[in-house]
Amino acid sequence: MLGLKVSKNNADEIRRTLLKNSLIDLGWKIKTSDEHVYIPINKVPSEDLIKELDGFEIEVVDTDFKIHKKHPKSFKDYLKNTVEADKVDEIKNSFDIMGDVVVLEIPDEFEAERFLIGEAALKFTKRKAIYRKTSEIKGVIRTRELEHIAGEDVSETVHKEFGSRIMLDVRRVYFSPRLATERRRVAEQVEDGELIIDMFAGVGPFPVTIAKDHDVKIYAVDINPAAHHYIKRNIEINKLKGEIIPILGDVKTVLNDLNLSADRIIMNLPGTACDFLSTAINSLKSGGVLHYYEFASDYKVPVERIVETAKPRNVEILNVRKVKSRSPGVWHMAVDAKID
Ligand SMILES: C[S@@+](CC[C@H](N)C(=O)[O-])C[C@H]1O[C@@H](n2cnc3c(N)ncnc32)[C@H](O)[C@@H]1O
Repeated sequence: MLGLKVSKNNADEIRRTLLKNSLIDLGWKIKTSDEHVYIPINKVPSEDLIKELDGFEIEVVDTDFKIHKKHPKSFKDYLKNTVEADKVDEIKNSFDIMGDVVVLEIPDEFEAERFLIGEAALKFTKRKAIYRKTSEIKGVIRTRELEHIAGEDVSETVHKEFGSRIMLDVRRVYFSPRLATERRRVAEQVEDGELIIDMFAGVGPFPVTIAKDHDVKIYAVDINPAAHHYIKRNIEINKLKGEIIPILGDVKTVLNDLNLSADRIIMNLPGTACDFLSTAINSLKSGGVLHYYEFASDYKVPVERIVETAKPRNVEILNVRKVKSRSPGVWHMAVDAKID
C-alpha cells in the first residue's frame, strides 16, 4: 500500500502537515527503520503539498503496514497519529454528552485537526453529532457559539438523567449535564406540598427532576423563548407527580406580578443571580429555602451577600458546596439558605 518514506529527523513536522491535509490513512500504523519513518497515506500528495514539503527528503513508496486494532477501545486509540497523548485527555475531559450530541473543546493548537478529532469523538462516543465550542457561554440567555465538526448537524436531542428526559437544542438553550448531581441533591430536600419557584429554569431540568418524584407546584420562569418551548415539551414527555407552570418572561416582572410566597426558590444564574436576590427573598415565605448559585472563589462572598440582602430577616446557612470548577480558583458555588 501507499506510504511516504521520510527522514526520521523531519518525520514529526511532515506528519503534522500530512494530518492537516487529511492525507494519513489512520487505519494503519506508522513504521520506522534505522533512519526512516514510513507514513501510511491514502493518496499521492498533490504538487502543492510536495512544494510545501520542499527541502524535506520524501519519497512515495509501495510498502506494507500493520493494521491498527480493529476496534480501538479508548479515545486515545482513535487519535493515535493525530494528537499528542497528554492532550487527548484534555479534550476528552471537555466532553459534554447530551443525548445524541457531544460538545467538546479543542485547544487552538489543534484547530487544523478539528475534523479528525470530531470523527474520533463520533466513533468513540457512538453519538450522532459532534460540536466544538467556539465561544464562552455569554449573553442573557447563556448560550455559546458552536461549530459542527462531525456526524449529523442536528443540535436538538433528548438527554436522559436519573430517569428524567430532557429535550433541548444545544445551539439555542443553556444546559449542563454536569449539574445532574446538584439537581438530584436539591430534589432530595423537597417535600410534597411545596410551592417552588425556579427563577432561571432553562429547559426545566430542576423542575422536572423535582416534579418527577414530588407532588409539588413549580413556577418555572425563563426569558429565552427557546428554553420556554423546550420546558413545555419536557413537561409533556416526562411522567410527573407534581405540576410545573412554565412562564416566559423577565423573572423580576413575573414575580412582581404573581406576588407568590414560596417554600423554595432556585436561582441557578451564577454570573448575575446577585442582581435578583432581593426579588427572590421578597417571594420567599418565612422559613423558606433559597438555593443560590454564584461564581466565587470563597464561600464568604455569596453567604454574606444573602445575609446582607435578607436583613432584617434571619438567615440560617444549611449547606455550602462547590458544584464545579469555572476557571482556576473560581467555583460555581451553591448556598442553601433558610430565611425566616
Ligand atoms: C445558567 S442558565 C440555567 C438554566 C437551568 N436552571 C439549568 O440548570 O439548566 C440561566 C437561565 O436563566 C435565563 N435568564 C437569564 N436572565 C433571566 C431573567 N431576567 N429572567 C428569567 N430568566 C432569565 C436564561 O435564559 C437561562 O436559560
